[in-house]
Amino acid sequence: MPAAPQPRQDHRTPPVVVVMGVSGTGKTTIGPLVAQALGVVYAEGDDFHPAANIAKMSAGVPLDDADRAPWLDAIGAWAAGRGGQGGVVSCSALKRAYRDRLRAAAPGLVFLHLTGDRALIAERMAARKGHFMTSRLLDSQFATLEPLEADEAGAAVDVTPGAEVIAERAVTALRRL
Ligand SMILES: Nc1ncnc2c1ncn2[C@@H]1O[C@H](COP(=O)(O)OP(=O)(O)OP(=O)(O)O)[C@@H](O)[C@H]1O
Ligand SMILES: O=C(O)[C@H](O)[C@@H](O)[C@H](O)[C@H](O)CO
Repeated sequence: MPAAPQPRQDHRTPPVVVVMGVSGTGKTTIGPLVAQALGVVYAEGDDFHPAANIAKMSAGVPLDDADRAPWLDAIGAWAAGRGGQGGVVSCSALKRAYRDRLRAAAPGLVFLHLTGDRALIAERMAARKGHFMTSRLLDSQFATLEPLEADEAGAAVDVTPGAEVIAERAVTALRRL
């Protein structure tokens, strides 16, 4: 049986939250709402990518583990710096190994997995304007995705409803951790 997730050590301090999930699932939309509700700052995970990663994704080529390593380390460093103050950062964090890497940098991190049906997310991505990531990469995003395991502190919220409802459910779930 998998180990139970470690409870957050001190509920008097605000959490540091990684909003995870495949591209187009709503991390950039929901993350700031959750941060506002928790009274903490929000950081956009895409801003931590090296330029080469953005170029690769813009060309429709999926990132590999080596591409993601410096990006995860930059996000991990940001998260470590928020310890005690709290924060929310978006990061697809698709694989368990990526989340382990983030937790190694910032122990106590919690994850909010935004989950959704592939067809719904593809539709939203197709309607999104001016973003480097296209729905061409969605198959590889879903193929790479490893959902949260039982021993990982976090919660999953479905993204079918409107953003305000998702954020409210997310905050309720995070407060229970
Ligand atoms: N709950 C929602 N209802 C309707 N549309 C939504 C919802 N959440 C997000 N969207 C829309 O779906 C698109 C994708 O959302 P968003 O950019 O927040 O996803 P993301 O996970 O940050 O994507 P990426 O990882 O590619 O940056 C946007 O156009 C956004 O406005
Ligand atoms: O891990 C990855 O494949 C990528 O980093 C993407 O998920 C992007 O960061 C982002 O989600 C697109 O805007």
